[in-house]
Amino acid sequence: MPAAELLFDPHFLPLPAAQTLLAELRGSIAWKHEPIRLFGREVMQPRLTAWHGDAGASYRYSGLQLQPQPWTPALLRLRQQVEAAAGARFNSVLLNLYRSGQDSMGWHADDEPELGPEPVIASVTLGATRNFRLKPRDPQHTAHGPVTLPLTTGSLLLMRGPTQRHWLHALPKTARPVGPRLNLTFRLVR
Ligand SMILES: O=C(O)CCC(=O)C(=O)O
Ligand SMILES: [Fe+2]
Repeated sequence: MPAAELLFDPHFLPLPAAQTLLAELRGSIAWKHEPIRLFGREVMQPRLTAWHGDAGASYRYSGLQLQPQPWTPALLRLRQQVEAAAGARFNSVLLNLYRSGQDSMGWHADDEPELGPEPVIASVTLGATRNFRLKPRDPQHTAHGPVTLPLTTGSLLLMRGPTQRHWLHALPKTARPVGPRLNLTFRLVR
């Protein structure tokens, strides 16, 4: 993948730890079902979300101004492990809960100005395996994509360097019967 920097550790968390953390976060996080503005219309996001982080790490996302909830002990513990693996600091985390194969995320880049020019995004997956897709932004480079990366439970995906500038990513729906999947993306908001 030209102009991308991706690192993938399928065994970042041992399976029992991933299972325990999934159950704990599903039950303890105050999940929200939020609208987004799409082409001037309000539509509900096809997933549940939560945003946790340092006070002051507020963030605009898909037309929403998100104020972070405080860190929970489980999220702080995970942040510490992710920071050690990534060799980077994070002050916030966006949580997405895909309840079934009908929940999804459309094509986008994590390129909000408050993330800076070359953000490090650390993505932890818990639960069902879903296909993460990446494609070049430049239509002239479509031969390089889309690339499909099945994100398995306990895995850690790092996106860094020029990735967000040159690539879009998405999590499409699937007709396969799949259980819930929880994804956490750790970010540094400036
Ligand atoms: O669920 C995923 O793997 C992707 C999440 C994502 O792209 C985001 O939160 O910006
Ligand atoms: Fe993203």
